[in-house]
Order: sequence, then structure tokens, then C-alpha cells
Amino acid sequence: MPTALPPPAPEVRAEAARRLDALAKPLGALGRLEELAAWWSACAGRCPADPPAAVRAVILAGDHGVSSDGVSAYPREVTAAMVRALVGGEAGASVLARQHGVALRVLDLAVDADLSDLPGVTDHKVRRSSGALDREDALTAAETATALAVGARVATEEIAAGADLLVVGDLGIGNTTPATALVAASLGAAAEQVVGRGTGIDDARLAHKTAVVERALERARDRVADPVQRLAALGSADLAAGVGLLVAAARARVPVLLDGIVPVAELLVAEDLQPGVVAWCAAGHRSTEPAQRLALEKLGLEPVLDLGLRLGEGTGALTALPVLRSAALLLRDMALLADLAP
Ligand SMILES: O=C(O)c1ccc[n+]([C@@H]2O[C@H](COP(=O)([O-])O)[C@@H](O)[C@H]2O)c1
Ligand SMILES: Cc1cc2nc[nH]c2cc1C
Repeated sequence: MPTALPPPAPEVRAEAARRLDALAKPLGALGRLEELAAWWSACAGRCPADPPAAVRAVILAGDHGVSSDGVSAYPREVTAAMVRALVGGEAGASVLARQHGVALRVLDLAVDADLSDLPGVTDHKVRRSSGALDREDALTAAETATALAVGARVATEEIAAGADLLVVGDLGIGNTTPATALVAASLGAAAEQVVGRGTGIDDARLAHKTAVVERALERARDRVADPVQRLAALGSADLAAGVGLLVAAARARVPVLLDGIVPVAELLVAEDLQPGVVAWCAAGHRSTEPAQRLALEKLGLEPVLDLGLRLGEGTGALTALPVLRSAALLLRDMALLADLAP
């Protein structure tokens, strides 16, 4: 087990907590904004810190072997169509990124389509789709290593481009199945405790999806203690890239605002691979997926928003971003109570 990464500056966090107590307000009156402001300040290493200004979002897209097997409410072809919508500025995440001044990068890690007409989007493609995880491994060991390295490289590139905060999002019909399997394997939970309705499946599909996850967990049982083998058996190239991205961001001391079930599943695996990553992450929102709620509890993360979102694409994190900015601004710009004129 590697040694844990250093957390965001504890002395700055303590200074932020003292400043928050001294602001022109009753003690604790900014509620959860106070924790967020202190976390942001500690990540930035300064108190007070400027609010996140150079925010860069990476949406990792891929198809999944299980998506042709009745686990989603939508067909696999939607993944490629939504990559085009994201690139074209028409997807939910595109609208929010534009509104909040966030640079949006979409990467095809494993979409089951030829997207080579989209410059930059498919440069890091690992494969088309993944193995159906209830019958075979999702990835080979070599593909897993490649995808982890791609994620790390992308984080490094985004940080070199000036990111002071990263958002990680996901896109891929069927991806709540591998994400849920990874959460179950990471937590030692049973499939029925964690499987959710994803894009909105009915009861019959929910029972089928639960059976798929059960079979996958049984098939991979002896190998899931190791986080890399867990990714190969139950993950996908897009999920493995997310793990690599989170580890690299935390190693570079750049914080990440998380989205729904997929990025939170990635964080569970990343934390097993490199302890200390979680301290550099904030949870943007609570999604409707039971696996995401359980994973957040295990990781000790309290989400900023709880709006019943289940879109993915980083939309929950992008919706939470103005709240984080508000928290940082309040810590920086409010008067101190002691300085007020009597
Ligand atoms: O972010 C979430 O928690 C979330 C919950 C349900 C669905 N999604 C999105 O919907 C797709 C996966 O849903 P499904 O039902 O096809 O597994 C994928 O593109 C995700 O981004 C996302
Ligand atoms: C239309 C659509 C858009 C999405 N964006 C993320 N996941 C999605 C799933 C569907 C089905």
C-alpha cells in the first residue's frame, strides 16, 4: 500500500476556520458553506483564497459490454450521439459549462462508434466498448494500465493548461452497471443494496440489472481486493481513466469537484490505489443512485446539492460550482465583526 498523500494544508484550513468564526455573522451562520470555504482555502494553500477561476471539466465517454443486454432504458447508440451533442455545445453539461465559464473537454475512451471526425476527442481511445462484466473481464491488464495512464496524462494536461479546479464527469449508456459493481466490490455490499434505476429502468430491468451485478461480483470475487484487478474485472476504460485522473490530480494537489455515481465509484477505487485522494475531492451532488449514496457515506463526503439529478456528464458538479464559488468569495470578502463601526 503506498503512503497516503498529504492532505490540503491543515494550517491553512485552521486559519480559514478562525477567519470564518471572525466574519461579520453569528458563529456558524454560513452552515455548510463554511466547510466548503475552508476546504477550498486549504486546497489553494492560502487564506483567504480567490474563488475557483480556471475550472476545467473532463467528460470521459465509453460504451459497455452490458449495454446491449437490457440494463439501461436507452440504446447504446445514444452514447456517440451525446458525445457529438457535448462537442456541439448542446448537451446539459455544455449549457452549464458555458454559463459558469468552465472549459469542457470530452474524451472518447471506449465509445462503440467511429468518432475520428471529432478532433482531439478520440486521441486517447483505448478500445471500442468493454467486455460484458457478468461473463468476462471488462478489460485486459494492458488495457487497464493504458486507461489509468491516459487519465493521469489528461489530468496533467489540464493542470498544465492552468486548472485550479477539475470537474470529472461521465457519459455512456450502461455505465451505471460497472460503476455499481465497483462500488459493491469496494464496499463488500450485495448487489440488491446498491443497484439503482440509472436512466430510468422499470422493475423488470432493475431485477435483471441486479442479477447481472450479482453474477459479475461472483465471477470476480477472488480478485476484487486489488483495485487494479477490480477495474479490469468490473470496470471499463472510461472508469479506469477516471481513476487515473483522480489520483494524478490529488498528487498534483489540484482539487476535484465530483459528479454522480460514476466519478464517485472511481474515487472509491482511486482511494484504494492511492490513499489520501479523497481529501482533495468535494462531492458536487447526491445522485439518485443508491450506490453513490453508500459510497459517499463510506468516503465521508457530504454532497453540496441534493436535487434528484441523474444526468451525469458532470452536470451535478457544474450546478454545485457557483455554491463553491460563493463560499470562497464570502470567506475572502466579508468584513470581520470586530472591524464593524459601532
Ligand atoms: O450521475 C449519475 O448518478 C447518473 C445516474 C443515472 C444515469 N446517469 C447517466 O446515464 C447513463 C447511464 O445510465 P444507464 O441506465 O444507461 O446505466 C450515463 O450516460 C450516465 O452519465 C448518471
Ligand atoms: C439522452 C441521454 C443523455 C445523457 N447524458 C448522459 N447520459 C445520458 C443518457 C441519455 C439517454
